[in-house]
Amino acid sequence: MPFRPSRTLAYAKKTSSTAWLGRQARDPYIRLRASPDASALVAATPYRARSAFKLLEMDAKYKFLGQRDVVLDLGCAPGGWSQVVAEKLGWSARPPAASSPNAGWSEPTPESFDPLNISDLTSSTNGNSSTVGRGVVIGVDLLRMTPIPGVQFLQADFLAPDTEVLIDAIIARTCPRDAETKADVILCDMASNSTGNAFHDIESSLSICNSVFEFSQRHWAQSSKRELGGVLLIKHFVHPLLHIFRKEKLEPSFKDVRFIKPNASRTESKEGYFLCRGWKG
Ligand SMILES: C[S@@+](CC[C@H](N)C(=O)[O-])C[C@H]1O[C@@H](n2cnc3c(N)ncnc32)[C@H](O)[C@@H]1O
Repeated sequence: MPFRPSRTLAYAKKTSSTAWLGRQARDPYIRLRASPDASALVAATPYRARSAFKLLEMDAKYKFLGQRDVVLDLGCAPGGWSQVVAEKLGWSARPPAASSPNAGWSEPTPESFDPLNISDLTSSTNGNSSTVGRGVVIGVDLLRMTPIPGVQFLQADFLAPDTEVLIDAIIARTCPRDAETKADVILCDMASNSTGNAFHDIESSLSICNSVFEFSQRHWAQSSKRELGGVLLIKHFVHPLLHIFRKEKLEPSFKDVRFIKPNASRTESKEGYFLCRGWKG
């Protein structure tokens, strides 16, 4: 006998999708991407994810991406943040507007991309030499990501023990010649799928934050004093346990730690970001 949802289930599904549609319709960032009245650049060359607007907003205020050469983007797929950072490093990381002379640009397919083929970094610009930037983004995600010029992508579980070795190897081989073989900025927008169980989601956020912090500690442990200091931007779910993490781990290790809730982040979402600047060790 075919499955028929109960009335209650059908009603719940209908109301939740109606709520989702309503939220999408009200979302100014979704509207911006879809609107024909939006600025020509944004409308014609959209970022891959609305989260790009969160990073743009945070960097516009705190300017932590400028003058950096090596940026690690943890949980990078589908690539909105990586596009933003690659552009800051001088790469053309979004397809050009339809009216531009480079409109033939097409995003390379994941199938044509070997994540550890370091020399592929510039070939993913489709031969357009004007797009070559000055630094490099290393993106890591469990999911595949369509290549972005200037972004070296590693498909891996960040929490797996071998991943750190792979990240270090990629940084060592792709770093600009005069840069230290360390990331200047570590970004983490990683989040596991929400289970709907608040306790489990908080535990998972705390575990990601701890892993990323410990990775940063090891990564910067041997690093010589850098003028600008290491920067760590880390997403988390707002909860007293994460506040303790800030007090006990982040604040003793960085000169400046602040909480940011970007306007581009939905108010009903529990997410927030810790921006940590000036790694003290
Ligand atoms: C909110 S999305 C990131 C969006 C991204 N910043 C952008 O602008 O496109 C979170 C990502 O974290 C990734 N993720 C979650 N756990 C991970 C893990 N253990 N290792 C690597 N990536 C992970 C997910 O696959 C997902 O793509």
